[in-house]
Amino acid sequence: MKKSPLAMQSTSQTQKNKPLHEKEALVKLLRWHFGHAQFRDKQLDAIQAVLSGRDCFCLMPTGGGKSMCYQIPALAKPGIVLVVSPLIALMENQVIGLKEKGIAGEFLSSTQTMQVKTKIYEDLDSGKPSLRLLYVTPELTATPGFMSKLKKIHSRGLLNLVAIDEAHCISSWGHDFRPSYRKLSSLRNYLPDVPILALTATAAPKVQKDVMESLCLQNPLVLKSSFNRPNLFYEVRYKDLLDDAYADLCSVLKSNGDTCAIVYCLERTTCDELSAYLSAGGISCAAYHAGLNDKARSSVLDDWISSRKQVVVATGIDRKDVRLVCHFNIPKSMEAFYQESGRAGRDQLPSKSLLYYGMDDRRRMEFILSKNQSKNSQSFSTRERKKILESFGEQIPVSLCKNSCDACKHPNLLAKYLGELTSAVLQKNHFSQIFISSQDRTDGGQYSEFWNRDDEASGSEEDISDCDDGIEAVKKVANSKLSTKAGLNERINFLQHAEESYYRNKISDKQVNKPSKNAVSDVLRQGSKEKLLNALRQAQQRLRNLTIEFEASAIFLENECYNKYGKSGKSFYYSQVASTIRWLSTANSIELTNRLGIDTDSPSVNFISKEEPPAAPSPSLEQRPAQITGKELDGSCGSENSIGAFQTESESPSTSLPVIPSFSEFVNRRKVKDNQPNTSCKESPKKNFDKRMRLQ
Ligand SMILES: Nc1ncnc2c1ncn2[C@@H]1O[C@H](COP(=O)(O)OP(=O)(O)OP(=O)(O)O)[C@@H](O)[C@H]1O
Ligand SMILES: [Mg+2]
Repeated sequence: MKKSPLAMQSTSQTQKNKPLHEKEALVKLLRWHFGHAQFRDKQLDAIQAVLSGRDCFCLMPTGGGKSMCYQIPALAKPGIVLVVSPLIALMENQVIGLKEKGIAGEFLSSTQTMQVKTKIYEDLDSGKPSLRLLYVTPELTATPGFMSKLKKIHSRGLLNLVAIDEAHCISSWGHDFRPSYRKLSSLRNYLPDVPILALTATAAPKVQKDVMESLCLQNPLVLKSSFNRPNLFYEVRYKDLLDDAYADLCSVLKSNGDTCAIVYCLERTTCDELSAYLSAGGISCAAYHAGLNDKARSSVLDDWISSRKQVVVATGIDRKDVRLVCHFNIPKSMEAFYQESGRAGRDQLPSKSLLYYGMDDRRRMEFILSKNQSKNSQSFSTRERKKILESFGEQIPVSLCKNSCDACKHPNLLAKYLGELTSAVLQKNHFSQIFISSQDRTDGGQYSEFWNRDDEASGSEEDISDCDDGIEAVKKVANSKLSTKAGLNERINFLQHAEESYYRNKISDKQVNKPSKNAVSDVLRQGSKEKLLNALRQAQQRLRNLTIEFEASAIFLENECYNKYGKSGKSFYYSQVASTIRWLSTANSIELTNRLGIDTDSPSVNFISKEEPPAAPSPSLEQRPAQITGKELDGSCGSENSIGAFQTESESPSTSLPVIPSFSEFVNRRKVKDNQPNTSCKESPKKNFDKRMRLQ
């Protein structure tokens, strides 16, 4: 039933001289339409700002009530509010909720029938639209056709506000970057005097800044609320300590009774499998993800919203009375964890967030907990709430938690689990060194050629939670058997694919100026140099007839790796270092001396063949490692000066050194070699270069 706009009319009749954005009038609207007694926290400030025509950036936690900041303005004035939202499911939910309250809301998306769309457009063109809130996708907003419709509505004075929900999607720094969101930057040009309200629960300062700049907000009112969710209890369960994580989840859900729950998984296949398992276990449950057709999605959403189903196993969904959010895999990032776990208890009632933490998941997704945490079990026990809030830049006292997480509530039990987990991890700690030769395994497991999330192409056109192809690939690699040749090949293929995707995606990254979050630090370079040093010493023992200036050679080789992949990020830099170490373990003396710039006939001072006395350096080698002075050698390999000297030289066209292959090149050569054992398999560096250029 449609509620009359009584509150607005009565306000304007009884308080003729008071502007519509007076607190009293707005509270009346809140009570009349939504039944809430008072505004929360920053809601009123945001509403008053946009009603007075000012831009506003509103940072509130999940469930904080951001929607109200544009829903009330939509009711306070004739005309419409345009809401840009990234998820069709979210738009659908909100529109259903508004209609239940008698508020005229609609959404436009590819899932709507032509009939519905036509009706909406007719209403917009009518000159006196009955619509109050129109939800649209960013893709549609940016089309010229829709923009000109908006201009028309605006020219009649009927466009009151543009609200950008989940505004962090505009930032390539954010965890849910959507390329189509960037097109929203043209809104300001098209509609210069319509206030823009940007809403997000993502608090990273650089994301906030990026959002405000990208949307060209002018002197915006910036509102920030605390991110603490006092009604959420945080708990972590350690998959490695469970006999069967599926069975454990099933019993958790059963012990929670018939309450509404979401189980988040990273992959659609896990959603399907888990949902089938839980259903078989007697739980009222369905899978929900972008792999389902529209009809199936709608039907699951309907069943869940209307409580016909209690549990959804999803990649992204929302309902306000969710009592339990369970992450069956470690989420993509701390922001994703916060947002998704925040779907629990949006009605402010006590609710629970449960994270299943598995070491294999962690190896696949190294972000939610920092690297140190796997090595230092103490840091696992940091209070979840404190850890989450601190990652959003909020400094809070430990006492704020008030036993609302497992770490505070059961510290002894947690310590016991962590002890068990540490020994379990030590027993199976073999995974991250698959391409490091056996002699390098003494390095404490710090380095891996494994996939890094930052190398994934970001952004999905359809749904912020549904871009899981890369993760599928990661899963395949993680599940492949290291011990078999086939398993190893699978991983090699995957890494090659990852590298090729990287080059393919490089252009789009450039277009959005995506900076590397995956930078190669000086400390890391120093570590690599040590490993190369070690490999050089072993090569020298193996070959016996060489005396190598170890330090200079290690710096030289590390510098080559850095020049080649340092700017591309850790993953490929690691690959290159590992490649070099592999190469060092098999190279013969001639290859080694060529590689290091020593002509065996006229060896340099620093690379001395035992069989021949040292001679003066050849002029062509003057800038090679032989030139490094003792002073330079004392310094770190990461120091600007020594690196600078090498960079110039290693790029010099006058030297014709054998090229250490990139990962793809290495794999390609291997493949050719496997297929044609009797023919030369070496691709020319030119061909490889061309190939890489083609991939770009
Ligand atoms: N002033 C209020 N008083 C009481 N309840 C409120 C108030 N404002 C909003 N709510 C309720 O809070 C819940 C969450 O609101 P909303 O969906 O707008 O949150 P949100 O900040 O958009 O969260 P998310 O980041 O998850 O999208 C809803 O059930 C809404 O009705
Ligand atoms: Mg919201």
